[in-house]
Amino acid sequence: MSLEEGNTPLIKTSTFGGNFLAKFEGANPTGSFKDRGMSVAVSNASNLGYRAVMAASTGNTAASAAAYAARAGMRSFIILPKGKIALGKLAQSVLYGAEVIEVEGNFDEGLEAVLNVHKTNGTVYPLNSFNPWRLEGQKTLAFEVVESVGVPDTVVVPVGNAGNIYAIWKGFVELTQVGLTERVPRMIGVQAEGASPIARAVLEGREIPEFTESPETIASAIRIGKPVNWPRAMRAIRESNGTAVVVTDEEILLAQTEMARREGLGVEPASAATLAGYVKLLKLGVVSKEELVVGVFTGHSLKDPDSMMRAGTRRFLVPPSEVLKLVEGELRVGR
Ligand SMILES: Cc1ncc(COP(=O)(O)O)c(/C=C/C(=O)C(=O)O)c1O
Repeated sequence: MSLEEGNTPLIKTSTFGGNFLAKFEGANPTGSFKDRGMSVAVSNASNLGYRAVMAASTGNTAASAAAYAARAGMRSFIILPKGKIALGKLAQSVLYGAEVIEVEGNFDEGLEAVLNVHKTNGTVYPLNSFNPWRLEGQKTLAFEVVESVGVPDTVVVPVGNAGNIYAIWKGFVELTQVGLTERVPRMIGVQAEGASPIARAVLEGREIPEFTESPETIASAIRIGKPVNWPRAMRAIRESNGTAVVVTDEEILLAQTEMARREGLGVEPASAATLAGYVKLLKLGVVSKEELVVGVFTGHSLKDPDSMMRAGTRRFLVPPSEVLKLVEGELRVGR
């Protein structure tokens, strides 16, 4: 079950000071990296004869699950934390015809509900990223990066439920195992300050993260306090000699605007965390300007119109006859 996902652009940036390439996952069919894994997982569900799938989500998993379920002629049950989903992602789930179940609570509680249905009912195929087929699809990003530029020194990935950083690392490891490459890049995870159990554990040298009961961040996609894949993510970071970095909501929103206005790339807040993280890693000297760094930009800006409007810009309301005067006036004052 494919929508021609993957093969996303790897775009050179020139305004952030280093050798920084943007892997633009917003170019996937539903606008996020989730499509890579959904194609594989929904294909597997179909092969096994399932007629319905389900997923708890902060939005992008929902949109992608709904699309690939539709592609496969299956029903999809999406469990969302009520009122906490970016409009674009909710709208996609509605358009693709998912059965949208909003729960009073956060993503982590929604995921508990999915696990409960899976254990007791068994006829609805679970698509969250504890499902290994999701990660088998998501690892293909590593293959594409190597095809384009070889093995980078470092890969920066925003971390929520923590499947993606592990999947990408797995892809790089498998390339060494078959002898196509000689090494694996450092994996660096970025988390938002109010939802950073893994990053804090890595930075404080703890093996086990302390879960965040009430995660909070403007980057709603990574507003996750109990990452289901935390052991896998910690392993990927440890075994690649990587690390983690924590960024504030303010740094995320600034990065979102900077990426759009200086490079022309529109990414949603959780995705902009990658740039916020890279800038901070340069400042901290964890990453050098010389090394080749690939930033994974995980979701398109269209997913979250509210965050785009928050960026603000110069807006005018004039009669058509006044446009010339306005433009000439603006040209005189400069931007
Ligand atoms: C744009 C964006 N960037 C980064 C992440 C974090 O990836 P993981 O660390 O693999 O979870 C997500 C995750 C979203 C969901 O978990 C969901 O949609 O339910 C995302 O949508």
